[in-house]
Amino acid sequence: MRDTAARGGAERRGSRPSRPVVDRARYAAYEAVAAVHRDDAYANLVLPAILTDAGLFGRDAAFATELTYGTLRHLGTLDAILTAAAGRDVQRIDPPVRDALRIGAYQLLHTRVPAHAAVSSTVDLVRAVGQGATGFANAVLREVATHDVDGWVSRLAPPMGEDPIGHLSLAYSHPQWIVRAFNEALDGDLSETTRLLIEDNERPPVHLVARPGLVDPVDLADEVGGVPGAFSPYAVYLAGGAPGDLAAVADGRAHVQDEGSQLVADALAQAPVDGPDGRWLDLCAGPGGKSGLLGALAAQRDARVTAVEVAEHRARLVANATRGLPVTVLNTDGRLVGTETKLPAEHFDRVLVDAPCTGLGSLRRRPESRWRRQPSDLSALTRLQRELLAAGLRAARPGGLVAYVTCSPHTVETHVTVTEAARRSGVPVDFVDARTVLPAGMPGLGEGPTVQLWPHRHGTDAMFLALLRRT
Ligand SMILES: C[S@@+](CC[C@H](N)C(=O)[O-])C[C@H]1O[C@@H](n2cnc3c(N)ncnc32)[C@H](O)[C@@H]1O
Repeated sequence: MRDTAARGGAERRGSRPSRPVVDRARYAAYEAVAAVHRDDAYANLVLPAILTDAGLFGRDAAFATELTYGTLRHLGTLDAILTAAAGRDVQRIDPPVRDALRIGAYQLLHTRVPAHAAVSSTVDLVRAVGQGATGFANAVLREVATHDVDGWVSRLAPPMGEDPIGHLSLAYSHPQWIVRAFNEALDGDLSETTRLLIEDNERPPVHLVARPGLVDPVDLADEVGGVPGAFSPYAVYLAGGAPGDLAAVADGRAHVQDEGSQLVADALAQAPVDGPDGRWLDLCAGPGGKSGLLGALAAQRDARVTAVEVAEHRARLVANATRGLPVTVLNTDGRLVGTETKLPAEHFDRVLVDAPCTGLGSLRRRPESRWRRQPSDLSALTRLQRELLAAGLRAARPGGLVAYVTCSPHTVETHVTVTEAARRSGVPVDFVDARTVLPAGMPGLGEGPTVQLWPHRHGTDAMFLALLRRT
């Protein structure tokens, strides 16, 4: 790791003149973690600018990224350990010192950085940001270093036999309500829940979608040095590097898209319908990932996609993502089916309702989101989900198909929403067994008719899919 001075950030924040030399990668991680906590920033949005500002590339940028994402993912466990090591609630430590200690504790417990380097570099960081707390930081980190992470968990977590949710929450750094929701969606299987929590703390893979009709996935895999995906016929797994630098992504032949998202959009396109099949609707389209895949498939089948998005800036993203494809973007509220002239009822042959949700199925990608989401978010979200699904059911013609999709496995957002929306809408529907339109032989799809994908089973985000046919 380069040991160069990271004075710029400290200077901008007006700290004392005799600044210590702080490793730039660690300082960048500190700036990102602090921005997430101080400004409610998103790590994936602030970090790239911080890295560029600091002139960090290659291994240094990768190290700063690991420190940032790792610290945010493991925050719950790190805070419990820091509270014990400091002898006071971590929430009562000055925010800059607290964030520096979190990054130091992450290095001590989850990386190969030697303990003396983790401690001394964090003390330097605290000196730069925390004004006079160096003795305290040194003592706390030396205490943290007295055990490895398993040792701390066995000291601090409630026993698995007595309080499994509390144990898993502390051991794998997820809020208890999320552990409970995952465990319920996994039928109470605690060992599977554990595997899921472990997977959530890993760096997620980058999946590309090879746009049908534009590039063959095997050719794309060769071109980008990746491998074809295990399940989606369009997926390519990227080994590393920045996907934005790839020619295939720049020229629109390929896009970054989780394989689970590809599978659920493709399932809607592949499920058989009797009669006309030229009018497709995507009722919640922004930023346009699934509209893009549906648009490319529609182009091959003489169909046309209407892509609806309520937020203006996201509607623009959909237009960008579907340029050159038979997709019409409508910047309006999807619940207006039947009253908005361009959204007539009983009109569409295939309808996708990829509803706004808690996003608990993609915690790997958004390291801070598990700490931001609250159970109280569910009530407004599930109401919107029900209204959008009811609108999707109204939009489908008799015999037409509706796919309800969430990037959350929370059963309130999945099974409960589907059952309630179908019941309250008064639109007659039958379930189609979604397993029959996913790739043959795909394991771990459960008993149907709905399908729940999982990071630990399929390597995808935890996408839920219900397929309904209007009767
Ligand atoms: C889960 S995202 C959809 C992701 C998208 N299908 C993709 O694959 O890129 C849900 C989207 O629905 C939009 N949305 C929320 N309420 C809506 C409404 N009433 N009508 C239409 N779109 C809505 C949100 O702005 C958000 O862009």
